[in-house]
Amino acid sequence: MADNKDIATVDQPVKTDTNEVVIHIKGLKKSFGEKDVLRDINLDLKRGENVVVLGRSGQGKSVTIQCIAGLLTPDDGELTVFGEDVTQMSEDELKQLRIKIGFLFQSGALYDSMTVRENLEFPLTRVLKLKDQQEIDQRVEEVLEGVGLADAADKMPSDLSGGMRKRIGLARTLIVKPEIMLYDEPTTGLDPITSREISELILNMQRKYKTSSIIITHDLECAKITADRVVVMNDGEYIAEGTYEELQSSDNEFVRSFFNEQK
Ligand SMILES: Nc1ncnc2c1ncn2[C@@H]1O[C@H](COP(=O)(O)OP(=O)(O)OP(=O)(O)O)[C@@H](O)[C@H]1O
Repeated sequence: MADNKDIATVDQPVKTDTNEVVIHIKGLKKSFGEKDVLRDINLDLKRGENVVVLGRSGQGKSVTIQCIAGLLTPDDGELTVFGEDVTQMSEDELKQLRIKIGFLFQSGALYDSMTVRENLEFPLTRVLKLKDQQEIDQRVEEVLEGVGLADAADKMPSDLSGGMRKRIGLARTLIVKPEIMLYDEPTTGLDPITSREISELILNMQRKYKTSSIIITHDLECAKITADRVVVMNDGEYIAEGTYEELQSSDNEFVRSFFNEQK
């Protein structure tokens, strides 16, 4: 494929000698009407860690990350990001927080009428309010190199394959250097080879930018590649946690069947 030749090989892991918790969730609950979507979510995300959340459709995985970003308000429970209670933040405080949190949603759309460079400059000038063109150019170049698309700056999104657009979407999120990344099904809709490329890129970006990430996915290969730790969500709770290999051979039949079923 034309767009995979520049993918960097996986770097050596970043040594994080801190156990700093960047996201703390305890007893989180969220209902919509009669429907208890989050019943009791507990999770501590450490700095530099990739946690993958696996679960079937409609389990509340997206609702969890929307709560983290303050886009939804939980009904009960503790939720702190960088030690600050998200549920008590004003709109201004949430805005500041969201600068430190990058999202890659399933649809991660680019602006079709802008070149790749303009798409990448947008968060720098609009969100970070950068004015120094040299710094802007440097950041654009660096992030494009990071996602293996150094030659794509002057292309239009319509000239790119689905996998390339996904990578530019990721570049646009990473260009503001978020400390936390929230990925909502980053490989959905991509073919297996492109999915693998994106998963490897997520891992590389974690190592390069030292971000802490929550990655929601149905894609077991994505989980295997990116996860330091996996949690399995069912019926509004995280029912198991461990490394990919630990969960694959879990004593809990449901957890094991989850892995086996989706092979
Ligand atoms: N704003 C909302 N208002 C009402 N119901 C909602 C809202 N957001 C989510 N839900 C409901 O909460 C449930 C969980 O949704 P969520 O999108 O978190 O699932 P998910 O685990 O991410 O699944 P999928 O993999 O299909 O995206 C669904 O039944 C959904 O309809």
